[in-house]
Amino acid sequence: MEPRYRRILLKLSGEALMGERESGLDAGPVRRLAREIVQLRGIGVEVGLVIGGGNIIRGAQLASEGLDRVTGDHMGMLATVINALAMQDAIEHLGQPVRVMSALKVNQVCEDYIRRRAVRHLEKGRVVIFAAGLGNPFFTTDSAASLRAIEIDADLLIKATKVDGVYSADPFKDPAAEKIPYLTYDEALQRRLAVMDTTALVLCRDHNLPLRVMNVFEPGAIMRLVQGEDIGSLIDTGRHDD
Ligand SMILES: Nc1ncnc2c1ncn2[C@@H]1O[C@H](COP(=O)(O)OP(=O)(O)O)[C@@H](O)[C@H]1O
Ligand SMILES: O=c1ccn([C@@H]2O[C@H](COP(=O)(O)OP(=O)(O)O)[C@@H](O)[C@H]2O)c(=O)[nH]1
Repeated sequence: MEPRYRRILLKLSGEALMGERESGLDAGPVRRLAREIVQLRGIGVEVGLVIGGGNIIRGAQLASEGLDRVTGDHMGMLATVINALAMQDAIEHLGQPVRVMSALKVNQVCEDYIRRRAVRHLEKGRVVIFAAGLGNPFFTTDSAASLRAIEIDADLLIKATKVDGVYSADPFKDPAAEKIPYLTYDEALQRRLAVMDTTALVLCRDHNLPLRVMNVFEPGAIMRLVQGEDIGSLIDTGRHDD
């Protein structure tokens, strides 16, 4: 089946890589997600990836325990590099060319992020994993995913996370929360629906980039979404005339 999108940016929650563990990496889910990404290449979709670091370190959490916030964020960004290297290895094992590009300079372990090189990799059919977030503290990998998606001119940003869409309230805290299949960025911002941070939502809105929020734990769902199935929740600007 033909893909609906030419180029996507897929943001995977770090916690998707930890399986049944309490933290860290588990080979099982890393391999499963790698297979799904390679299948996307198989139908011709160009894939940029951002992987969070929440399975290893979150800077804000370390800060709440007394560590300097900036140091904590540096550690969190390095955690995303670790996840990126694990995913690179799993994708490569399946025979799919892949590159990790980091916003922090760790160029003995992966390439530095250079936008034009990233686009070239994608054009050549390589999967590109954008590591180390934006390279700055006080940001999240969601913001990095939005910015990279805009930079590489992706058709769609997919946030694959622990919930299967945007809800009227955090479904982990409010069991009465209801799923919202479609909403605009302005609605998400006004209602403070915290499924994605404000910086990321504003970037997507201002650059007219549609976003899908979906469950990362549902096997095969990313492929079905890319083939046009109405999965998760869709957020866009509401401007459908251009
Ligand atoms: N309105 C909402 N709808 C859906 N999820 C929400 C909402 N508000 C808060 N959340 C929370 O946002 C989480 C996803 O964001 P985040 O914790 O940053 O995940 P990730 O690790 O994928 O970046 C969900 O697991 C959910 O608990
Ligand atoms: O541009 C960025 C991206 C990430 N981080 C740090 O890296 C951690 C891991 O990223 P995130 O929490 O977004 O991971 P996810 O929740 O998606 O697994 C964050 O908590 C921050 O400490 C950062 O400082 N700047």
